[in-house]
Amino acid sequence: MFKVVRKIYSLLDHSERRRFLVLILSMIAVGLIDVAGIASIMPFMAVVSNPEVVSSNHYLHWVYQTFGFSSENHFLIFLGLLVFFMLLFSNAMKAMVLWLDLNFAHFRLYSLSRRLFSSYLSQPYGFFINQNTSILHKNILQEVAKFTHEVLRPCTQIFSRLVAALFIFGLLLVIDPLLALIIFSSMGTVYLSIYFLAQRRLVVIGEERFEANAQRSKIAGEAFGGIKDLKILNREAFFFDQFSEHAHKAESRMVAHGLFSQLPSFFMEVVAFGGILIIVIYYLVVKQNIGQTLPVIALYAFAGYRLMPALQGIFSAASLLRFNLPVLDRLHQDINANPCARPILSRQQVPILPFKERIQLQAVTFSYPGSDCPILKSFDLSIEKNTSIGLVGATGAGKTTVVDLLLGLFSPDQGQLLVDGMPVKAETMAGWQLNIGYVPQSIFLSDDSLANNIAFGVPADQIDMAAVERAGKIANIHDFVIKQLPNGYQTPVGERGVRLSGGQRQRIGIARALYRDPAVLIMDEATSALDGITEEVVTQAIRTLAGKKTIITIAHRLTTLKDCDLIYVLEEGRIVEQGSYEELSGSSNRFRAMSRSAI
Ligand SMILES: Nc1ncnc2c1ncn2[C@@H]1O[C@H](COP(=O)(O)OP(=O)(O)OP(=O)(O)O)[C@@H](O)[C@H]1O
Repeated sequence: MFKVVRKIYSLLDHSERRRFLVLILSMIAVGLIDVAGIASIMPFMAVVSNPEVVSSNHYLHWVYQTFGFSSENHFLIFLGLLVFFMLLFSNAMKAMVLWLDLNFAHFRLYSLSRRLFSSYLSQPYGFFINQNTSILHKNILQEVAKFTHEVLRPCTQIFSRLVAALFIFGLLLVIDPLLALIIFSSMGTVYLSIYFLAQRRLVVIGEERFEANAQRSKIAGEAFGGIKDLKILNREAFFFDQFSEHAHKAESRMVAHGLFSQLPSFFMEVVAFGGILIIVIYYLVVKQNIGQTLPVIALYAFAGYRLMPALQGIFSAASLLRFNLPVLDRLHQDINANPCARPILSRQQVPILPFKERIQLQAVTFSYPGSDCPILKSFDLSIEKNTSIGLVGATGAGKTTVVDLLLGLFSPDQGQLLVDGMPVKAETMAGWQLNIGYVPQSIFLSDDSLANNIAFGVPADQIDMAAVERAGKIANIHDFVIKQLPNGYQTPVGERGVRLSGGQRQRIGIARALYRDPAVLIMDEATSALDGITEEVVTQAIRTLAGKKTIITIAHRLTTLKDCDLIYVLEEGRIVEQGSYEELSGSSNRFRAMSRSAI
């Protein structure tokens, strides 16, 4: 339990911990007021059952005299009103603490989901290739909500109810220690035994729910992500069945937990009723004092009425907490265990890394995270500023890997990335990346306007429309946008650009890479989805950048690389040949074979 509290505590920041303390202190105050409300019922019931107590009881007599009451009925009305206002005050305080409690829980949902999102965003690219992003969505949205409502709130509830229960117990203890101990220990024993008997199982079903929930999120994400293939292959039933199986498992664990957390309350009602019977018999038979019985029974009935939900609340909150321990563990791990994370900085905060002479990969050895087979071994590459180079090679030769290392998406296991002879370190990587415009093999488009997709990640009111159009013209998309789209650059592209053709999507990707007018342009099969004529037009436009930018192009269609200053031929992670297009066409059989097969 101590470990759990420490984990929860570590998920809160300084001001959140302070608020948590305020909440706990308010709960103690409410516990005190509550018990005063319960205690105030005793004199009232004593006077109802035996009006003579006003003169025989020292305290009641003092109040009666001090406030100058003239009849016992008036005094009774006064006591009744006192009880009423105590209850009113106590319930108003409870409502206020509930507000504090809800406020605390819901704003933790806000702050924790932000922190988790930021923690994921700041992870290196390698983190994402070993993750299923649907599960990350689910963690940010569903599991954080589960944490706040089913881990954090149960904690405050356990505390508030424990305080209430202890104060009620204290009150009963003052009135009749033996009976208080019997009641409290019998109720406590029932709850504690059920809890300890079932706690292991609770953790297991909690883990099963967490896993089943992760699986159903993954399946839903994959079904929609691959909807085209799913439709063509008629695989809807496969995904539907898989989703149903995991959804059923997750919900059946919820049912098991829900039932478990409520069952003892039914049993306890019987125990409580039996308790009242015992009290009546105890006072009638053992103490033989019928005059005292009514107020004490009223007190016990009222205390029981408060104590039972308090104990039941502690029990269900504790079992909820136990059931959701996997959620706490996962959030704790994802928010705190984050050694390679890079802080999220806005562009203005990142100084661009000066680039004047050359980019180098020096003696680089690299294997992908989770794999011990190196894709590149002692790999060297040097690219002079403002030259155009091409990377060619059979599929799987390592071209994209080389580019990903130049982009700083991965760090070499050995060797380094140098810019102007200086190693690019983690602190300067973001500054280096500001030099680069990158067109990947498959272009991601957000469900937004063309302009927002080209400027990508720039707030709409800060987009430089002149830069958007300039990039659109080089990417040969400008005429299409102006002539054929109803709202020009403000036309929405649909989710993942579904309203555009593959070639149009690719040209938007090129325009996006050029929007910032970067010093380095890296294109990985950037023109492969274009028809021959459009490809030629785009290649021509990019050619106008030759000598002004450093251009690195991966292409299977080798004619795209005709104007490159230097082409590197890669095979199994090594450079096996290099030269201009003419040189390689003349001297390399391998290059000629690639040329022929790519036409
Ligand atoms: N995330 C990954 N984890 C493990 N191995 C990977 C990963 N990505 C790529 N590889 C492996 O690295 C090797 C080089 O892949 P890379 O994508 O760099 O080749 P490529 O030359 O760009 O191929 P293509 O022309 O098909 O894009 C391949 O053998 C591939 O299986």
